[in-house]
Parts: sequence; structure tokens; C-alpha cells
Amino acid sequence: MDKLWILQVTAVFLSAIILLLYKNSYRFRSKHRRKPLPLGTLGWPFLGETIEFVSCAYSDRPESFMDKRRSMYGKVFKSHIFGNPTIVSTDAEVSKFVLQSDAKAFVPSYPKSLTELMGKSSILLINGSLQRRIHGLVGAFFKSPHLKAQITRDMQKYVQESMANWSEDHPTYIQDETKTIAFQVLVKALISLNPGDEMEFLKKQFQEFIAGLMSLPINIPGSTLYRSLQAKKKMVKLVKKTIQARKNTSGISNFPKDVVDVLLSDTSEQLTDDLIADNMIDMMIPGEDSVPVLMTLAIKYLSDCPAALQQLMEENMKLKRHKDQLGEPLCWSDYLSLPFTQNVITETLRMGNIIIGVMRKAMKDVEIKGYLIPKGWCVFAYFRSVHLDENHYDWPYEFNPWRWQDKDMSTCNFTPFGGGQRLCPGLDLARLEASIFLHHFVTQFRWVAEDDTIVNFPTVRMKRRMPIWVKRRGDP
Ligand code: HEM
Repeated sequence: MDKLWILQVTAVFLSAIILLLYKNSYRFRSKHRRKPLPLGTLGWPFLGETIEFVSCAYSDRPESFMDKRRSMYGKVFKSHIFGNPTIVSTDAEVSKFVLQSDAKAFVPSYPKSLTELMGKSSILLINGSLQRRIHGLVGAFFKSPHLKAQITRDMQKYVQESMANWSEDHPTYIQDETKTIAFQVLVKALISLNPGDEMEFLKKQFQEFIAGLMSLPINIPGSTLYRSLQAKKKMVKLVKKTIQARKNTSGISNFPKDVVDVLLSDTSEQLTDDLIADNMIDMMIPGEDSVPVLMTLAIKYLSDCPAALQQLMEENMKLKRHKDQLGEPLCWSDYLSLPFTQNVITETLRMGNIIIGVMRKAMKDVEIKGYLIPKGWCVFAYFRSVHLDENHYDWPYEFNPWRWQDKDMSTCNFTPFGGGQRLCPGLDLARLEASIFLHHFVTQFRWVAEDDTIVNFPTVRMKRRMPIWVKRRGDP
């Protein structure tokens, strides 16, 4: 009996210990249990789902790749594109979290040819305090009223010069015209170079340079990447000549006249001549690409929407007449004060998705909204799906500038310029340039657009460079 009693007590005691251990281990496991990977498939070995992604990207509905997976797996799913296992986010909140994270969690991730061409010290690739320093310096300069006044003067001059040459007898290619204008404006703001032989040389080299940005990562003589790197070397030489001349002569004044001045005035000694030269060239990319595409797409959408064009023209004519009566030229704040013009630009940014999204790489396991993003995986924050989501925008494929009349732009559902740590520092500039171009265009011309289509890959552009037939208006 005694023995039985001892056995019973021991059994109860042991069970209590086992229960306690189990409970503790359960608590430990649930605290440290990894959240699941998002649903989805990694596709074929090595190729993953890249072929399907690219074939959708070339179509007029690049987001169909995402739409199909969204309906099967939800707004965040896993895939394998461009050689990397990737978590694709079409969820505005998840993308916001990724953009706002610092370099301990996510760093930029670009294809190899792109990183080789941009160079290690490009603002698009560096992280931490150096990125924040350059971002801060450049962003503050681009926001300054002083620069905006200069950009307005330059832009007005280049726009007038360009438009004076437009003929009524043959088509004008809007994409080409806007590229020339926006490149000149940005190069002036970056290194104070005026139109002329050196500008022509730079533009020629630059076109060779960007051809390599989306090329195969093969750097042998004759390859696109090789030619592109050679062109970059020539541009670096030209920019370094400017830097040296600036150092030799003026000293840096209190009012920087361009971005070179701004970066040279930094006293941290981290900003070497190589770093400044590399970044000047990378910052020319929006002048040849994003800004002219914004202007061209606005013309495309307006050509297809006569009611919006009429209202835009009336708003701009009113301002022009008012300024003519006062005998004053337009200043930058005049251009930005036109509400409907701004709505046209905002709607163009939403529909055009000039930058479809941004890529990051996870530096550690990160959990967001119940999803796991494993260390080493890429994240593709895909803005296009959010901008075209009918839950955020009624009739999302319709160009409707009026939708912005009482809609808030500063939400995570509208991120054409990215967000967080790397929010585009050139966003004010891009809007200002587009406003000036639209003003002069709609107040001086009527036009008929030839048929053309938007190509979305590898960058957004018009297939036929947006040919239009113009007719000059009489006096307003
Ligand atoms: C329509 C025109 C433009 C669009 C749609 C656009 C879009 C963007 C986006 C989405 C990013 C974020 C990239 C990321 O998070 O990895 C970005 C970054 C950047 N943009 Fe723009 N951009 C435009 C015009 C400009 C202009 C005119 C400049 C002037 C030089 C500029 C300079 C930059 C720079 C320097 C960064 C990198 C910021 C950093 O990483 O700290 N952009 N842009």
C-alpha cells in the first residue's frame, strides 16, 4: 500500500514537472515561432517566374502578373524574379513599412548591370548616414525658392526656344522635345552647364550610358554594358573638370548655384570628387527619363480627354491674361498655384506609374502584418497595383483629374515618388517643370495627336515618341 502511495505521488509529481516544462517550452516556441512565408510559388528552377513577369510587363497591363497572384494568394505573395526569391507587396501598408525601415532591415537592391554603372557611391545604393547626408543636402537645395526661381527662368527660356521651332507642316515628337528641355534644365541645376557643344557632348554620352542600365551584365569590349561604362568615364571626366574649376576659382559662396556647390560646401570630408561626379551623373537620369515621361504622358492623357484639356487651357489662359495685364512674368509660385493643373499632374503620376515600384533586400528576418520576409530575400514594393486598385480609386483606369479635388494626396495609397528615408528629393522640381511645360503648351497651341501607345517596360515611354500636329493659337 505504502509503495503504491509513493508511486502515485511520484507519478503526480513527474506529471506536474512535465506539464510545467511543456508549458514553458510552448510559451518559448510561440514567442519565437516564425511567422509563415506569404503564399505563392517560386516557379521554375533558376528562372523562377521572370518570364511571365516580363511578358506581362511588356503588355499594356503589366499589373496582370500581380492581379492573378493577388486573387490567389492575397496582396502580399512570394515569387522568384530576376534571379532572386522575392516577396511582392501590393499592400500599401506593407510597402510603407518597408520604405520607412532603415538600412538595418532593408537596403536597396538593383540588377547587377545597374549597380556597376551607377557606381558604389551612388545615392541610390549607399546607406546609413552618408545617404541621409546627401539626401538632406540635395533635398534642401531642390526645395529652395532660389533654385525654383532659377529653374523657372531656365525652363521658360528652353521651352520658348523649343516651341518657337515647332512647325505646323510636320509632326512634333513630344517625347523628344521634352527630353531635350528637361535634360538641359537638370544639367544646369546640377553643374551649371549651359546649352552648347559641351551639353551636346554630354547628352550623347548620356544616351549611351542609359542604354546600358537595363543591359545584360556582360562587360566585354563591344557589349552594351562596356560601351555604357566608357560613356560614363567620359562624363565623369567632364564633371570632374567642373568640380576642379569650382575649387580653384570662386570658393563656395553662401548661395550655392548648383548641386556641385552644395556638395562641395559639405565639411565632413566624406564627399570625395569621385562620389560627387558619380552622383551628378546618376541624378541626370530623371532629366532624360522620368520628368520628360511625366510631361509626355500628361499630353497623351489630355489628348484623350477633351473636357480635362478644356479646363486646363482655361485655367492657364486666365493666369496668362492676368499676368499680361500686370506686365509681370510668371514666377514659380504662379505655376504651382493652379489647382486644376496640379490635379492633372497628380492624376498623370497615378495612372502613368513612371516608377512602378522599388526593390529592397532584407538584411534580417522581418515580420510585417503577420508575414515573414526572410533575411536575404528581395522585397518588391509594387506601387502600380495600389495606384490602380478600385478600392482606392473609382474607375481606376479612367483619367480623371477631378477625383483629386477633394482627395488627400499624402496617403500611402499614392506613392509615385516613393516614401520614407528615400522619398524622391526632386519631386517639387518635377511638378514645377511639368507645370511650366503644360502652361506654355496649352496657351500657345491646339493640337491633334497621332495614334500612339504607352510602353511600360523596361521603362515607361511612348512607342512612337508621341507625334502630334500643332496649330498656333492667336492672342489670348
Ligand atoms: C516624375 C519624376 C520623378 C519620379 C516619378 C521620381 C520617382 C522617384 C522614386 C520612386 C524614388 C524612390 C527610389 C527608392 O526608394 O529607391 C526616387 C528617388 C530619387 N529621386 Fe526621383 N523621381 C522623379 C524626379 C526626380 C528629379 C527631377 C530628381 C532630381 C535630380 C530626382 C532625384 C532623385 C534622387 C536623388 C533619388 C534618390 C533618393 C535617395 O535614395 O535618397 N528625382 N525618385
